[in-house]
Amino acid sequence: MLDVAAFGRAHTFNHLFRVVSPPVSTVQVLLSRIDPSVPLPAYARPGDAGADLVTTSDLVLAPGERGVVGTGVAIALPPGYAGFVHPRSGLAARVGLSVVNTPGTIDSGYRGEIRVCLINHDLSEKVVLTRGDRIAQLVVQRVEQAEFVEVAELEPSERGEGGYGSTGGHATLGAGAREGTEN
Ligand SMILES: O=c1ccn([C@H]2C[C@H](O)[C@@H](COP(=O)(O)OP(=O)(O)OP(=O)(O)O)O2)c(=O)[nH]1
Repeated sequence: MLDVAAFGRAHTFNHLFRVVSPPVSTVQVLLSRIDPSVPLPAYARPGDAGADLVTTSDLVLAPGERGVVGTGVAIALPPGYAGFVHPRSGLAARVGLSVVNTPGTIDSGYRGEIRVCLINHDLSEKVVLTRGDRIAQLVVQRVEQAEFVEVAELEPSERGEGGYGSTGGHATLGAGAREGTEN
């Protein structure tokens, strides 16, 4: 028998889903394979924000060690876009692999090979990387260049100058952070 209430809920959900979901937008990014045998950066699942990048070299990172690897691809992002090289969460959680400068910034004018500065954050185990391993992900985003306009005073805001844990939420946030010294 038809569960009218459930049908209604599902229908409403589907209807809302269709109505509120904006169309998926894509941007064409020209790409050149520096290493012809690497796969194109690819999104593992529909809706993923990051396209996976592979390493073109084998690398063993001792605990705490970092190393730069090539990805075999160069891109030409349109003006107004940038690429951001992020770590992969699974590798971060399982073996401590991350990107030193996360996220690495790929400027729209950059035409060189995308390279990734990896780091092994694990305290005791090495990380073994093999050519072709998916080691990071590239997120392409629109960005603005700011026009910096100097003023004598900034308009007030609710946050004001409160930062660095000013909203609390953890016992240690009451203590002051270490700060650099001015000469
Ligand atoms: O993870 C990264 C980060 C950067 N780059 C490339 C693309 C980027 O456009 C260029 C410069 O990066 P960034 O501006 O972060 O480095 P910088 O040390 O400030 O160098 P530069 O003086 O060349 O701007 O290096 C990568 O291949 N991978």
